[in-house]
Amino acid sequence: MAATSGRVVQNIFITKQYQKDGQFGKPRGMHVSDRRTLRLLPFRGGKLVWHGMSSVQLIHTSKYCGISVNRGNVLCNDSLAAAPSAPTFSDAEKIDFMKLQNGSDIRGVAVEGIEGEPVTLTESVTEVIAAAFAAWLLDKKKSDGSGRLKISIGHDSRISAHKLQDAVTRGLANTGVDVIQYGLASTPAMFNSTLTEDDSACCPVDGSIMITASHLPFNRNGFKFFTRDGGLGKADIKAILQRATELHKNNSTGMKDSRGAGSSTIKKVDYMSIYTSDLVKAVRNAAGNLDKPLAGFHVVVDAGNGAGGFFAAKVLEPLGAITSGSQFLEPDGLFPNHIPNPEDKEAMSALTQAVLTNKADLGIIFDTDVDRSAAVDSTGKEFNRNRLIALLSAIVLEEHPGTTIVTDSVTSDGLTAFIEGKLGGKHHRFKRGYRNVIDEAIRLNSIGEESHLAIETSGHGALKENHWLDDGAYLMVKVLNKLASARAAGASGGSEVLTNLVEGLEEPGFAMEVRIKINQSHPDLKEGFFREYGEAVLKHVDNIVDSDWRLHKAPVNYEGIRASGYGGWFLLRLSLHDPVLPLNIEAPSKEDAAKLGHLVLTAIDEFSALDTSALNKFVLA
Ligand SMILES: O=P(O)(O)OC[C@H]1O[C@H](O)[C@H](O)[C@@H](O)[C@@H]1O
Repeated sequence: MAATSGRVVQNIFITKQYQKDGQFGKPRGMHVSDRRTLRLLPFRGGKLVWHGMSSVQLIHTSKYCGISVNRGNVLCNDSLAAAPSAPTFSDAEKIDFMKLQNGSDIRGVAVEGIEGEPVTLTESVTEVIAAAFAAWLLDKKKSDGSGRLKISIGHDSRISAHKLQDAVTRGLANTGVDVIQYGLASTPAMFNSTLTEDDSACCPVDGSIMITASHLPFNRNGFKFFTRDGGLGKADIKAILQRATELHKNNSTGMKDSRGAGSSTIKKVDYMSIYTSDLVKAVRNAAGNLDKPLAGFHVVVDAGNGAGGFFAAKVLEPLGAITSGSQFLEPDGLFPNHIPNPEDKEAMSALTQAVLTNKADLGIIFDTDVDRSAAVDSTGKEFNRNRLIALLSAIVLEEHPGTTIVTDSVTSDGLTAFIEGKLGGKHHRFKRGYRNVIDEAIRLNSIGEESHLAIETSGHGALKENHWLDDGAYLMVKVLNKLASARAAGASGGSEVLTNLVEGLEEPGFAMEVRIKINQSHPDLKEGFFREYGEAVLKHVDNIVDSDWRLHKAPVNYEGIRASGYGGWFLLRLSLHDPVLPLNIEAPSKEDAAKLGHLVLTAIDEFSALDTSALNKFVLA
């Protein structure tokens, strides 16, 4: 295909609402009817024009396409080898690269138009970061002596995806590595490309970059990086951003050694077909190699217009499932229907509705880049949060009796009782954060404690058998395996087999989360350091809990303050990323939850930089 990346009209109409009020937390100063907003976005002929091919087009791009690199454009042509252009990073804005770190990801604003949210992830900044990753990888791989480095790039459905893909390509090509573009892809597929053995798809690649900002608002974007050892962690991201800072300062592309010398080749590969055929194989194997083990099952998928729409046509249908009634499968980076996020109530109720309306056996939902998922059974009951963990624990503990299930910190006491009492496993409640739970499970195995599942209430779940990769699609494959193998063994009754697996899980009468904001411009915060302030709040609450006879501190706790009382519990902790103290409460009733909320409210009363209005409202309601 000889097309220029750019100048393609995306299939998004001007009349679509950018985001419904309240979604993503209503952005300040932006609405579809806002003239300034409309001027800032590239509309033409009633449609939104964006630089780059549409995601759908990328999927259908021919398997291989040689591209040569020109600064500012990635051009398809028939030649696979191409000389990168002279690097000029001089237009990179004055930017603090380090501020783009968000835990083990890089995140920033990629689209202008939201008041107070200037673009931080520009094309030039992106080029420098990509070059820094290539240089970091070249350094890391120097010693293994293998051939030229290959790096794959994928993206989710965001409207800035193609612009950033082109910038990443230029940044990588300038360092002399070979670039393979996968187009619309899932985060876990990108990791998989470092493991797949398939020459025709240029795999395994040495490194991989996913362009995504998960479920964040449409104007954000970011990067996740992988090598065959897994996703890069905090320390690696910091090192890459430090390198980017240096490169930017020296106005350089990064290093070229013998592994990165010469001109780059840039290819497009339909890798998602390879990745999805592996998922299909996994379900067939679990059902004794039946070709259509899901024949007759009706499963609806809700991809929320993220990257997960492939699951219906490329996984479920080849397995024989009926997928009619599936919704929001088309990529649309304005997310016009609901946020692609299993933690979002509106998203879950859209899926539930689809299951009930279509009388489906099961509903499946993914987040934007498909590293998270959740499900709904045929009665409309959600497999989400604690129930999702309970379901996966039941499946994994059947395969590995007694194994340790590592979860995040906001899991319920009922879940512990279920895993330990009913399933005979061990529940290790650790910290919030998918990297934290995965790393903890890996650590436990390394010290001799067997663990096969690390999973968060957010819908991130990773299995030892799947290289500890948090893959929302693979998590659902485990669920489908159970359906398919039960069917193969003669069971009938749709998703009942799954519902039965979580029978006995005690669920709280009332559960809530309030996010208490820390005002960063409050004079009590030393130079705006919200962490120090938040930790002081936690220390104070800790002391209060110790002296209050109505509360009992959790004997083992890795994060924040967790205490039980009034038949329930609360956890107050610092957010991983934001100037926020999330407070989770579960109790037999709303009244009991309000009593716990009141104790917390009283305990934090003297901290005037805290915005306690939401908690106050709940307690007084
Ligand atoms: O600490 P919080 O603000 O609640 O955020 C915690 C969450 O942050 C991100 O979304 C991570 O992907 C999750 O793994 C993590 O659980």
